[in-house]
Amino acid sequence: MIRVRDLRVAYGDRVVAEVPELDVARGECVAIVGESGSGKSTTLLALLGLTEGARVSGEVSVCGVDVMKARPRALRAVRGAKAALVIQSPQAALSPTTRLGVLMRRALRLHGVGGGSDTSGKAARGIDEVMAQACEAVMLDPAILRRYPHEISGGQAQRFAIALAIALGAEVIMADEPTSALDVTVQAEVVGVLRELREERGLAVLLVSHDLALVSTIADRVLVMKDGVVVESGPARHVLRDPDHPYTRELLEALP
Ligand SMILES: Nc1ncnc2c1ncn2[C@@H]1O[C@H](COP(=O)(O)OP(=O)(O)OP(=O)(O)O)[C@@H](O)[C@H]1O
Repeated sequence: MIRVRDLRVAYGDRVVAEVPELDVARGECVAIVGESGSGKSTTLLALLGLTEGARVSGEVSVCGVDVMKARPRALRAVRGAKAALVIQSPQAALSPTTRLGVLMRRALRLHGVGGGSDTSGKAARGIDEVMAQACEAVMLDPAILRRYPHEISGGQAQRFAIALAIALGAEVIMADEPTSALDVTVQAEVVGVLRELREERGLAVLLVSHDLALVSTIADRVLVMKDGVVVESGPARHVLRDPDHPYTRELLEALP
């Protein structure tokens, strides 16, 4: 689902992320960890061709699309539907005066899901069904679709963002610190949802986090970044229990 080789992102003369190899298969979760400024978010954005003003080189393929060479239309399909970016506080990106259901319906129509731009009763019922199923997939009561963004909690907003991705038929979820703004029990809910989606629906998950405790509960493989460079990578069991690199040991020792 994701294949990266020799990715290099530079702003001006400064190389801020270098990733020699990164693969995420269907149903797999790979985490990129490291302290603030280590290049995690930049790597994620480069995978979607969203690093404006940067010099980017290397090979990046997401859902079969060559991100470095793709035409704008193919790139939009990847960003809008095939690969969903889940960010720390999605509420801020939602229009405050639009109910969640209206917002989701618009997104589905735009992408031609469940009847596309067809506004007949049959198509509307098709969309309703897709929306309800997407909510249920992330353990949200579909009644939430009648609410406004300020009427839901941070954990619900995060799950709504994931539901939107599911409804659009996402194959890949890229999550950038998806639980940092949430308290511990709500964090567990969101991680539970991500875990289930990859196990039950075969979604590929690329998770960016500085929270190693959280990463240990979901990731199959881990990449550790420091100052823009991958210092260690491998199976989560190995990297998080018996790391080779002193920096990874430092990160683990900093855990409460
Ligand atoms: N648009 C930009 N222009 C110039 N430098 C940038 C830009 N975006 C990011 N950087 C620099 O790239 C480096 C890596 O940033 P990045 O956001 O990828 O780190 P991160 O590991 O995700 O950190 P955080 O957890 O704080 O988000 C930082 O030094 C940052 O200042």
